[in-house]
Amino acid sequence: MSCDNLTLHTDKYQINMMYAHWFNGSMDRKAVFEAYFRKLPFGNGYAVFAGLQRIVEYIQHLQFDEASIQYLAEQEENYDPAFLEKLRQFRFTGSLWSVEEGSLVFPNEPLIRVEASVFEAQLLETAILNFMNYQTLIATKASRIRQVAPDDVLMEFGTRRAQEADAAVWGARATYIAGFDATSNMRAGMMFDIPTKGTHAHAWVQDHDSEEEAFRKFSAALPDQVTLLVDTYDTIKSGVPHAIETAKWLQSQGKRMNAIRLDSGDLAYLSKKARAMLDEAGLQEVKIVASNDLDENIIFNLKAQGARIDSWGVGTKLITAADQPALGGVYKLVAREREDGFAPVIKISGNPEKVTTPGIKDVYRIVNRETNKAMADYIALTNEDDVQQGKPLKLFDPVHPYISKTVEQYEAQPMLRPIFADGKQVYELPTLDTIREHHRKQLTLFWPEYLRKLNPEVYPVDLSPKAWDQKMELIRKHKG
Ligand SMILES: Nc1ncnc2c1ncn2[C@@H]1O[C@H](COP(=O)(O)OP(=O)(O)OP(=O)(O)O)[C@@H](O)[C@H]1O
Ligand SMILES: O=P(O)(O)OC[C@H]1O[C@H](OP(=O)(O)OP(=O)(O)O)[C@H](O)[C@@H]1O
Ligand SMILES: O=C(O)c1cccnc1
Repeated sequence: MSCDNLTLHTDKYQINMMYAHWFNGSMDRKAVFEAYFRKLPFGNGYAVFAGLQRIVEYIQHLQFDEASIQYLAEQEENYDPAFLEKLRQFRFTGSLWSVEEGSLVFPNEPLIRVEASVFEAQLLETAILNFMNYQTLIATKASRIRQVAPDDVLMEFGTRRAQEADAAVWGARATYIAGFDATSNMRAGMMFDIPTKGTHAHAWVQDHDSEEEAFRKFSAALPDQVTLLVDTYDTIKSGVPHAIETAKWLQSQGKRMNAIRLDSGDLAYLSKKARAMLDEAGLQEVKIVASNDLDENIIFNLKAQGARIDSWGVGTKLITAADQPALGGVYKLVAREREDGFAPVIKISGNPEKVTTPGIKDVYRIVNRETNKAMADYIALTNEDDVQQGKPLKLFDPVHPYISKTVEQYEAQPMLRPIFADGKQVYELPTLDTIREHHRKQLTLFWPEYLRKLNPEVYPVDLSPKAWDQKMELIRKHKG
């Protein structure tokens, strides 16, 4: 049975908690949750935030339809019919703040904040994390690839190896945000207005009596954009010479061959050899595309070897984030409503990294006014105004609080934007090209030391003294 409605795209324990809140009369109590991750993926120095568009569309369409209600009634006999009736009226009426897609983000800072009835806020956890974790992971991987090939054409080729259809299209979108130029997935192209590109498969060559015939017929059909795959039989002895013949034939028709594609063998050696053969034939304008299990490390190595590759088709290792297939983002309760307002709450853990930071918080990017470079991200309680008024800030490392400095000449850029206010969408989703441009600009805000692929400097994410004191106070309270 197909199920397009995403309202049940949640873990059963969320519905169980919603039921228990309804049962105990606490469902309308307000709660504040924050979503963040604790560790950067791939040893990278930053992550690229993505997933907001999907989250907004998901929230807009939240509604338990008849089929979902019926299913819940069958699944759990404890669920009272009056609870199911409540679900029938369910709409998101809360507020949500989020970092903008394409922004560079760092561990332990709130990326999304939800303030809603606990009944509503609890339902959202699973889907928000699902969308944010996957898309942020893939955008980050794509950004690493863009870094090693800043001036080349990058094509996303991953659909056949992606973890199913949603991952393919939303993953393709995430790669475009982080600087890829095109995707091979036509549905992603249509859904998100991403440029599409494609060459041809080995099957096209295998399905003809000869490679020459295959190249000629493909070029006749698509004369303005043809890229020929040259490694079906023998790249140097047969594929490249036949591509050169075809390019000359196209020239005689007043057309131009776009590129050849290498998909196996030593890509550095073959690209250099093919480049020399093409140049020798006067075909300097014909480009070289490479594919075959590429990632940022192989591309970096190929460039170091002097490979003459202009364009890269990257599939499996990108769309599955093969070297780290999950981002561990979490959604934690930070405040609960009491008679006299919100009270901060904490989760203690034996692992200091897992102790949550209590209280409702904002994040500011502290930018040095002289250099225009980001110095640190600063997490403050929403009711603090020092940072908004530009007062001197004490920046200190929450893990090593004795390391501190005071900054004065700064611009504080608020990172969390209001997206929903009391159930109403108040944020206009930017176009994908605007998001891509935002990502490009974000990269210029950081010193290269934080951006490098290998062993980057750790960018500081600091807590305000008030947020820190409140955390210590709650630790003392719970630990005696
Ligand atoms: N010069 C090179 N330096 C480093 N890695 C390379 C170089 N050339 C190719 N590679 C990478 O090495 C891997 C080689 O893959 P593999 O062992 O499957 O060989 P292949 O030539 O693709 O063989 P097949 O014909 O089975 O596809 C790929 O990930 C490819 O991108
Ligand atoms: O290598 P990726 O980064 O995943 O890029 C996509 C791959 O998909 C195609 O291969 P195909 O499915 O035809 O099989 P192959 O791996 O045997 O070439 C294409 O020729 C690329 O090699
Ligand atoms: O267009 C291509 O060459 C392509 C697309 C998807 C996967 N592999 C190759």
